Amino acid sequence: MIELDGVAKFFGPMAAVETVSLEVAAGDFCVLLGPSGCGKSTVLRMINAMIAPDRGRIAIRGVDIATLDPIALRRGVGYCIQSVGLFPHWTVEHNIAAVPRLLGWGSAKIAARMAEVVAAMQIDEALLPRYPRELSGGQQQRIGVARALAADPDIILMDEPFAALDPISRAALQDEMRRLHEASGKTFLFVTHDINEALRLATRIVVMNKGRVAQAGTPADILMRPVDEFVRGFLGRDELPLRLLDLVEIRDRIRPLSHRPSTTAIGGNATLRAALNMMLDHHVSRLAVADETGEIIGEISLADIVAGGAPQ
Ligand SMILES: Nc1ncnc2c1ncn2[C@@H]1O[C@H](COP(=O)(O)OP(=O)(O)OP(=O)(O)O)[C@@H](O)[C@H]1O
Repeated sequence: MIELDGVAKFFGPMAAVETVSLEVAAGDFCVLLGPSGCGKSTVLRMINAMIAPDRGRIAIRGVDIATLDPIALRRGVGYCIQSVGLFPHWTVEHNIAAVPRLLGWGSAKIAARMAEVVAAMQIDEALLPRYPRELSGGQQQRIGVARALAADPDIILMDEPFAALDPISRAALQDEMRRLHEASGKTFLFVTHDINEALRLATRIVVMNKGRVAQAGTPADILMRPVDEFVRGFLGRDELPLRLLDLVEIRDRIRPLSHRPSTTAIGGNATLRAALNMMLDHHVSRLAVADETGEIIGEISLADIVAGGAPQ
């Protein structure tokens, strides 16, 4: 869906991006992860044709973007950044509808799409007639994401969109993004320097260092087989085993109930890390596992977690 082949970008003599090649498949949630200044935003801005690469080729849906009209390209790609960039003199509703209006959609189509996006992003309708300055930072972020989604693009680029949020709003928006990705099958390319955010969202992670790709793969690949000291260090060397537990749901490790079922239960869709935490809290080494209706469907033991922590 998105391909970069030997892409480089220099600002003066300094390479912000040096020979980056990567491929984002349709339907991926690809996260560009790396420390500040490693070139993540520059990659995203080049894909959105806001700046041109000095070397290499970028293709979207197989078409070299150098051959496309940048404005037409940007209208087909949702883009959302940390500082949001809502138009201050437009109402929330007008902001969300900006791209559909530019595309010349009729008012009935815009209204129908508005209702969908507002519902998907769980935006309170009372906010629609307000102006951006009348919203909290978290509300503005939701509107920024809604605006990026409004024209129903099949590619969505997001540059640290939740960086300025408190942890609770941030987690809520991450959940929203996951749901949206799973429900829509759209292709996401998301920039962050937060490893937990990357693990929560990504189907594929590209770790960058100093303008280059240090490693690309699934979250499990990268956690289990970091290619070098930089990647291992960036992922948090000491926390690697616990991060692996975050990737596996209890239902993947469930076993039939034993003769002495535990009275403490946890949902099957919780992670192995959550199971471990609950065992430590309750001073038990086994938990009953419940399905969505609360019915007990099996159990999990501490040994199951320790022995089989890594995803298969
Ligand atoms: N317009 C510009 N002019 C000059 N230098 C720039 C410009 N844009 C980026 N750079 C430099 O290029 C390098 C990469 O910047 P970039 O914003 O892509 O990094 P990043 O990984 O997204 O960082 P952060 O996480 O801090 O946003 C940095 O050293 C930055 O200072």
